[in-house]
Amino acid sequence: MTIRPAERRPDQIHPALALVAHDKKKDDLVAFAVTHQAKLSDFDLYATGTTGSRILDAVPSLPVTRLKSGPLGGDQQIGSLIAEGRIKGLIFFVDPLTPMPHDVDVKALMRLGALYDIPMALNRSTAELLIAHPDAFLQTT
Ligand SMILES: O=C(CO)COP(=O)(O)O
Repeated sequence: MTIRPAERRPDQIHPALALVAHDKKKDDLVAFAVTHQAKLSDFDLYATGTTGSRILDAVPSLPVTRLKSGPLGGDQQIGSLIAEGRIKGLIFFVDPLTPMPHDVDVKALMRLGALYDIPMALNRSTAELLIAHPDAFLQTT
């Protein structure tokens, strides 16, 4: 499958950022996206399926490419993009209180984020720190 970022102006470089939230954290991530929509619009955004739908419902103008839903392989797709060097940062609002059928995929995604040393925010307070310094996403190799 070819994954293309949402249509953007060809004369600009937009680093790619992945946005993911577990179900009980989706409201938080949508609120984050609404608050920071101006800064987020400078990125090519990739999201797992349901997270992407929720973000686009709230902010239709954001350049979000929706992948598969997390339990159906979306976390793995984002991990693959990280391994290819195409994703420069991950904002993943995890739910630490709910067992997940695809827990191994979640762990694999976090492992690749750590392995490739990309900025990785697993909760809102860290995401706020990262989005306050968007250049951080450009400094990774
Ligand atoms: O399950 C997820 C991440 O592990 C998120 O997937 P959805 O965005 O499709 O709900």
